[in-house]
Amino acid sequence: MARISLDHIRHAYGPKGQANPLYALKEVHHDFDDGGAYALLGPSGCGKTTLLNIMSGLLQASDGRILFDGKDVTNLSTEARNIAQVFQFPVVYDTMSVYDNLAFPLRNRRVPEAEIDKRVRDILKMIDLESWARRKAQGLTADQKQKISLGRGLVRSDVNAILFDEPLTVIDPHMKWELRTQLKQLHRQFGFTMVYVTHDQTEALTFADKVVVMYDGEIVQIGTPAELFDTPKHTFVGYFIGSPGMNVLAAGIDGAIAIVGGERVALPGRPIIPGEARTELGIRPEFITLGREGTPTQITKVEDIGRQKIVRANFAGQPIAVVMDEDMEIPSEPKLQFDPKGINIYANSWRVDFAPTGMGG
Ligand SMILES: Nc1ncnc2c1ncn2[C@@H]1O[C@H](COP(=O)(O)OP(=O)(O)OP(=O)(O)O)[C@@H](O)[C@H]1O
Repeated sequence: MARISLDHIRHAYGPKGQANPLYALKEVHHDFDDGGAYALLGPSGCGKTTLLNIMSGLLQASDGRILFDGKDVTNLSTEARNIAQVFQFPVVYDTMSVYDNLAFPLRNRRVPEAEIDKRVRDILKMIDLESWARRKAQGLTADQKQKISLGRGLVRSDVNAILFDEPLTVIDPHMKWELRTQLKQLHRQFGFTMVYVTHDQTEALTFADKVVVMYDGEIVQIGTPAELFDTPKHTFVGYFIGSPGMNVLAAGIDGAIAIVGGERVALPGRPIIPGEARTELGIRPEFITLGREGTPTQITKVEDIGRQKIVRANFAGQPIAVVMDEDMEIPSEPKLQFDPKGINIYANSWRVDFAPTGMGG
């Protein structure tokens, strides 16, 4: 396994040396730790596959270098980088048996047959295809074939990293959960460096120790699921993570007070705003109380989501979502209160810190 360093990587599709290139991947300068389990999360077209293919060597970045354990591999092929990659759709040899498909990467590297047998049997068990081992792959469903692709990605223990590009798209929902859990176990057991591309936040948050959130060709935050939830660095992260996402309200700042429409909201401190900036207040629906105290509101919609309900309302003229327990009553004259510890302030969409207490204000 290896630490993967991306050194000022950028990529624009199209001919090299074009004037004003359009970067599908803006500057990425980051290390992926040896043995880390990462998810690359973001909406369609934000550059996840581009970044993954640059790591594997399927794509040459327009600028920058890539290093494995400090060694420059920028000009090496995927094979020379010693990477296993699992794609969205199955890549299997139809005329080979399931067993031989799994053994293929090991036989290629002349691993002794006894060791191959042990590894292949372990993988067959994991992907639940033991009884299919001797059958040809061509008779299998797309779902089963994808499990073989996944198994082939996992069968070697000597790879520098395993890269997954939305590998569970064709797998049925129940099996998806099971395979994700097994991937996680495997990661704990063998400490592979794993990078997993997905646009599904549940998949990302359950698989990864660290989630890399991408937006419009950029990494906007790298953090644990808790960090992404508590302190989204960019309003996009707040909106993308969580269901419903964070409320983002246009707000003026006056010391330790935010002014939203005509309302004054107490902040946990004095935000440090860099010069002239467009400022916003972010608060997750879980940190808003709807009751008999606070600022009067009008409710526009109530959605039942099982044990909880999502209440759509407005705050000083801006739409807002509140999450309440199913059995909590909505008063006839509803009012909203914000919990200061759940408030983040954004300047030009990026989160700012609060000044340490004692600095005035
Ligand atoms: N071969 C290509 N030639 C030109 N533009 C491309 C090519 N591949 C991707 N792009 C563009 O680069 C941008 C990033 O695409 P990429 O596939 O990396 O995003 P993604 O986040 O993986 O999206 P998805 O989840 O839809 O696969 C998009 O605007 C896409 O249209």
